[in-house]
Amino acid sequence: MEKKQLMELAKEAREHAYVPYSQFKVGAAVLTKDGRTFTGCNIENSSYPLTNCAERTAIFKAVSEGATEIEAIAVIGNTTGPISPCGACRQVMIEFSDANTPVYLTNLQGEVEETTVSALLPGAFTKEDLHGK
Ligand SMILES: O=c1ccn([C@H]2C[C@H](O)[C@@H](CO)O2)c(=O)[nH]1
Ligand SMILES: [Zn+2]
Repeated sequence: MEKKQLMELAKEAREHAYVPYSQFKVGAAVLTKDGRTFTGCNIENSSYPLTNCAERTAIFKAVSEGATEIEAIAVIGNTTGPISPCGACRQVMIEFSDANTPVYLTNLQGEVEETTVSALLPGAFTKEDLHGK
């Protein structure tokens, strides 16, 4: 699975976005270490804060199907530059990734920013911080 293919899956998933409030469609695709792919879109709600972002939809689909180790993530939106995931999604990405897991951020113009999960959320709180629990 290439970077380009993962971004294409994210683009297709974007078409399923349920966005009656923002009209801002986002798509995501996750490649997991077992070779499977999972896609997601943003899903809004009339109770606005209940909205689920595309990234978390894709990750939660993977985890709920038994795939908890992410190999790569792609995200796409109709943004000026490459899309920037929200803080909640960055934290959820870290839970199921390695520090160097690649994240491909893109937009409809085809601009791509290739980054990593740890670069997106430096100093994140992780399960390693749960000592003394
Ligand atoms: O990376 C992002 C940024 C925003 N959104 C969604 C949340 C909401 O439905 C809409 C506007 O913020 O876009 C995502 O799904 N992913
Ligand atoms: Zn988010």
